[in-house]
Amino acid sequence: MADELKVAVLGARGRMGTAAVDAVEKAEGMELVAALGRGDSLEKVTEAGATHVVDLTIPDATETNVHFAVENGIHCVVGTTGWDADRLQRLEQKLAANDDVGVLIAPNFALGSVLASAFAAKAAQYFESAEIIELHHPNKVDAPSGTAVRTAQLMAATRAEAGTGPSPDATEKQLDGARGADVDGIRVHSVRLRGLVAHQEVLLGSPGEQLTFRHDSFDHGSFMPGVLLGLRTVASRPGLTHGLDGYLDLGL
Ligand SMILES: NC(=O)C1=CN([C@@H]2O[C@H](COP(=O)(O)OP(=O)(O)OC[C@H]3O[C@@H](n4cnc5c(N)ncnc54)[C@H](O)[C@@H]3O)[C@@H](O)[C@H]2O)C=CC1
Ligand SMILES: O=C(O)C1=N[C@H](C(=O)O)C[C@H](O)C1
Repeated sequence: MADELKVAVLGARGRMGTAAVDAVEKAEGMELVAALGRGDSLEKVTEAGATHVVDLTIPDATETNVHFAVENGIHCVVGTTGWDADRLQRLEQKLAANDDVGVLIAPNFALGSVLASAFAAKAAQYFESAEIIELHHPNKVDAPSGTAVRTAQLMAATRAEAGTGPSPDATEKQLDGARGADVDGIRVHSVRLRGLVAHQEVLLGSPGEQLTFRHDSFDHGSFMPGVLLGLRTVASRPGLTHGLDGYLDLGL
């Protein structure tokens, strides 16, 4: 029988952390050895003998947490947002010096969201216009969502590769923010509304037609199969994997 994964959850008292603690405790082949909240020392992770960390904290804390785990030979599954290009580059350097460690940075753990983003990225090259609307609960601290940023980056890359031009837009006068944020040339609009959890629409338009990819997470349970898949896979994938699609065979 394979060794049990010894899992430490960081951000354990948050929305995602609470669900992750429950999921790990119920999962076969895993043992929850530490559950850290804000103010807890990272030493608790090593003292508990963790082999795996799940980071579900805040953008300001996640880089320190992940570097600590990598330096200590602990595999990481990261759902926290804020992993921009500079952070990813520093993490690659850290991993180069610890080359048996695996890290998964997953902007979204929900399978439907991963699929919707992959489909949207594939389709975006064929349409004149491409925009994203992401909709979340009002306690979310960052905007746009990490998922929207990643989706826009993937769409922009396929459009650039195919030679698709910029989305047409004749706007000359606007209130600040009226056209959303510009992520690699894709406009991203953020809605914060009580009652919502995590939702995204990718809108693709060409003369006479529109294609929409919409995904809805109605509760935090939607993210847990992806967290567990990440935990079960990450040790066999040394280095950095960006996006849960890296662990799936989407054939796109
Ligand atoms: N990848 C995915 O599928 C998902 C990612 N997220 C992301 O995960 C992160 C957490 O989201 P939520 O759980 O909704 O936030 P939350 O605010 O409910 O939870 C964050 C928790 O982290 C704690 N914390 C802050 N600094 C810490 C530190 N240094 N060590 C340990 N704990 C610390 C906070 O006290 C809080 O309890 C966000 O960046 C969010 O965007 C959220 C949902 C799904
Ligand atoms: O904060 C959230 O809730 C979510 N955060 C992630 C993001 O920013 O994309 C994933 C999901 O959208 C929920």
